Amino acid sequence: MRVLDEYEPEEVTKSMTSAKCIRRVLEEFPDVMPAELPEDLPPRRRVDHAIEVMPGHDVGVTFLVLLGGYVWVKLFNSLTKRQILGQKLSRKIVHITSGLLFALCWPFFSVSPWARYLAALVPASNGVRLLVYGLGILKDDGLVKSLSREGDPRELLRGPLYYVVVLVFCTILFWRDSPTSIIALAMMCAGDGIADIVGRRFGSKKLLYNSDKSWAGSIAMFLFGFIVSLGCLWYFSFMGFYPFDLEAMGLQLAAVALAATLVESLPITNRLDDNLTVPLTTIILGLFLFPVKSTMTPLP
Ligand SMILES: Nc1ccn([C@@H]2O[C@H](COP(=O)(O)OP(=O)(O)OP(=O)(O)O)[C@@H](O)[C@H]2O)c(=O)n1
Ligand SMILES: C/C(=C\CO)CCC[C@H](C)CCC[C@H](C)CCCC(C)C
Repeated sequence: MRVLDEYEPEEVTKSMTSAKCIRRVLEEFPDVMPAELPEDLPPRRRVDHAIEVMPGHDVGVTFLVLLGGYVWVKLFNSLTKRQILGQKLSRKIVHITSGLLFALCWPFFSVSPWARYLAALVPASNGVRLLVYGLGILKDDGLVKSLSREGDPRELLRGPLYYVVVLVFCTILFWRDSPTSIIALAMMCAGDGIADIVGRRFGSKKLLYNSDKSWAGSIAMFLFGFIVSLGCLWYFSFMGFYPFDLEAMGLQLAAVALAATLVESLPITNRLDDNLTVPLTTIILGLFLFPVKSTMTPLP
C-alpha cells in the first residue's frame, strides 16, 4: 500500500475537489489518521480529514450555531432589561457581532455541497423569528427592546430582517469560495455598526451632503470595516480557504471599504436601509476585484 507522499502529483488532477481528494486518500489509505498526514498540510485539511469520516457533522454544527445565536441575543435582551446596556448600544453590539460570529463558524462545516444550505438555516430561522415577533403573532418585549430603536415590534421587519436576509444570501451564494461574502459581512456588521456608535458620540462635524451623518462616523466605518475585513480574510486563509496576501489585496479591499462607506453616508437611508446598500455595494465591487475560487486546491 502506497503511503500518502507516494501519490504522483499528476494523479491528483486539478479538477478534483478537496472532498474527492480526501475520499480517494481514504480509499487508498483507510487507516491514515490526521496525525499521519504530511506536516505541511494547512490546518484546514486536517479538519477536512476528520470531518469527512463523521456523518451528521454538519447537522451538529448547525444546531450548535443556532443555539449560540439564540443565547447571544438572549444575553443582550437580559443586559438591556437590567439596564446594564442602553437599548441603542445593545442593538449595535448585536448588529456588529452576530453576523461576524456566524461567518467565523463557517470553517467548522464540512466540505459537503450541502453544508452551506445547512449553515444558512441559522440566519433563515432567525428571520422567521423576526417575522413572527415583528408581525405581532407572538410577543417578546425583551427581544423587541434589544433589537429595535424605539421598541416598536414592526422595526424588526426592517433593519434586523434585512440583516439576516443578507446573511442567508451571502452564505448560499458565496459561502467559503470567495472573500467577497466575508468582506460584505464585515462592512455591514462591523463598519456600519461602528459608524453609528462613533457617529452618535463624536459626530459633531456633519457631512456636507448629509446632515444626519458625520465625518467621525464615516471615517470610523472605513477604518474599522477595513481592519475587520482583513482580520476575517486572515482567519479564512489560516483555515486554508484562500491565500492571504496583504500586498495583493490591501488596495482592492481599501477601495471596496471606501465605496461601501460612501454609499452608507448618502442621504438615502430612509428609503434604502444600510443593511442592504452596504453589503450590495461591497458584493458588486468585490465580484470584480475578488473572483470566486474553488474552496480548496487539491492535495499536493
Ligand atoms: N456615517 C455615519 C453613520 C451614522 N452616524 C450616526 O449614527 C446614527 C444612526 O445611523 P444610521 O445609519 O441612521 O443607523 P442605522 O445604520 O440605520 O442603524 P439602525 O437602523 O440600527 O439605527 C446617525 O443618526 C448618526 O448620528 C454618523 O454620525 N455617521
Ligand atoms: C439588530 C440587528 C440588525 C439591525 O441593524 C442584528 C439582528 C441579529 C439577529 C436577530 C440574530 C442573528 C443571529 C446570527 C444569524 C447567528 C449568530 C450565531 C453566533 C454563534 C452568535
